[in-house]
Amino acid sequence: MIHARGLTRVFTMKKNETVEAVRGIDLDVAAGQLVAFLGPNGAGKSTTLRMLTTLLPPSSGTAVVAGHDVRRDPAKVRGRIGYVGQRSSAGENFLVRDELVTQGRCYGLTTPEAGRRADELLDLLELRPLARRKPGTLSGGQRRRLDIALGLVHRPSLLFLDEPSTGLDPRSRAEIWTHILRLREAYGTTIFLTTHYLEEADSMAERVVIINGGRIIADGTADRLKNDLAGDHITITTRTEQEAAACVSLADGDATAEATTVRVRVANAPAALPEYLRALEEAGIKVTGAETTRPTLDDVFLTLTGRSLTDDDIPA
Ligand SMILES: Nc1ncnc2c1ncn2[C@@H]1O[C@H](COP(=O)(O)OP(=O)(O)OP(=O)(O)O)[C@@H](O)[C@H]1O
Repeated sequence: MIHARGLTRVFTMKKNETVEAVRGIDLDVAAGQLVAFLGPNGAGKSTTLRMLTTLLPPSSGTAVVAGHDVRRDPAKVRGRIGYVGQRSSAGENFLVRDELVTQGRCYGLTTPEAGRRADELLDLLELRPLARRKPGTLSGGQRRRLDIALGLVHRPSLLFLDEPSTGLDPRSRAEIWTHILRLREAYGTTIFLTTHYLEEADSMAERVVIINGGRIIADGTADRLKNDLAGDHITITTRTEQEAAACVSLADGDATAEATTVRVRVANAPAALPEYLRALEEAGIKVTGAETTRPTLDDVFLTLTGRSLTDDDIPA
């Protein structure tokens, strides 16, 4: 569905200063996949999305999206994809249903066809009770559902969503995810979305692609990335810093101590903990606390870049 090779975008600013926003991305997304595209602010997510959706020409590289080349056949690409940007695309003058009908007419549907499609989408996105409201009167989550409906009018096989859940309250975020998952299940729609919410990407997406500084630095299932790149951790607390230092030397794995807290990276923490505790007891070390933790996607990012993805502010 998406085949990008060496996709690059350089912005030239005043005084010939350049910003290399995207630096040679290779990406293949198969039909039906749900991919979360993660990265800190300024990593190049939106620029990549804008190139893949033909809104921005690449400086170099190629991308075939939904069967067509983004440079040679942008109109054909646009006809087969849906794009829901960060800003709402709904106007303020029409009622919700009329917005959908108008969008359908823009895609060449007849008025009765556009009406039928609007009704299908009102049901799919559970917007039926809001059909006669103006978009400006909708809540954030309702409006986001309308945006998704607008992006689906022409039955795209591939849907791009830029930060679909950002700025919504937890309940509306969960609702948006329900709709995204339903869409995929019911129609096999390929979904490529950007998000700042690591837990959402972790639990919902079958594949996570992490971009940093314009380059893809990790790509795989959340579980595989966490196992391969971050690993489980055992955290031990001791009474003294000397004992913590001794814990580090007895650890079978990468270990660090901060004051009286010791963190050890292991492949399988629940299996490794009893043996480690036995070794500490034999060495006469009194352990005052012990726990195991599974890694998060943020741990993956930390391992890869030395910084936390959550250091960045989430845009409201
Ligand atoms: N039109 C532009 N002109 C100049 N620089 C730009 C332009 N658009 C983006 N950039 C720069 O390119 C880099 C990548 O920006 P991009 O918007 O793709 O990042 P992002 O990962 O989507 O960030 P965010 O999460 O904050 O939306 C940033 O350094 C940004 O300042």
